[in-house]
Amino acid sequence: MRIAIASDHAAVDFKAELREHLRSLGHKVTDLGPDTADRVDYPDFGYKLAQAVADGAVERGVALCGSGIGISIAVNRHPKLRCALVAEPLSAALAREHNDANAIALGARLTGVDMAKACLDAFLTTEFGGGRHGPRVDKLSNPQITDQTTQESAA
Ligand SMILES: O=C(CO)[C@H](O)[C@H](O)[C@H](O)COP(=O)(O)O
Repeated sequence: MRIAIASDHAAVDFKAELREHLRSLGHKVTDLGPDTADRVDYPDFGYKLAQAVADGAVERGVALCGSGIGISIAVNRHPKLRCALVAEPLSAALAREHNDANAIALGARLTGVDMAKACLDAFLTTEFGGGRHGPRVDKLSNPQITDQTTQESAA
């Protein structure tokens, strides 16, 4: 699978470990930076990651910062992105099965590397379940559909 990975300064070493883990599994991984631990702003890298996924340059994104919170917020500003911040593999699998998440976020200061690898493995091997989850996921990128059906069901 083609995967983009990005972080801020707080997750540079974490990113390197996860990037090599993904490559060892045969994935084609593009590292969108940063390359050093010099202080940077996570939105800059989150937006870059979101664009790579939205453009179809990669199928999935991996977003990393100290807590995973800041960069996940940045990625989710893009209407085509569904980025799940997780800390254990069941949530990573559910993000795929129920939410068709196309990006995952992890916190380098909060989640150990082995747990993060397990999260990535679950995220990359779980298929979207479809069915009842399909229309819900569609509503995430089309808020106007939500308005319409909410009004219809209230009537
Ligand atoms: O966005 C975050 C917190 O919600 C991330 O953990 C960042 O990595 C963090 O804010 C960076 O903090 P620093 O003190 O500038 O290293």
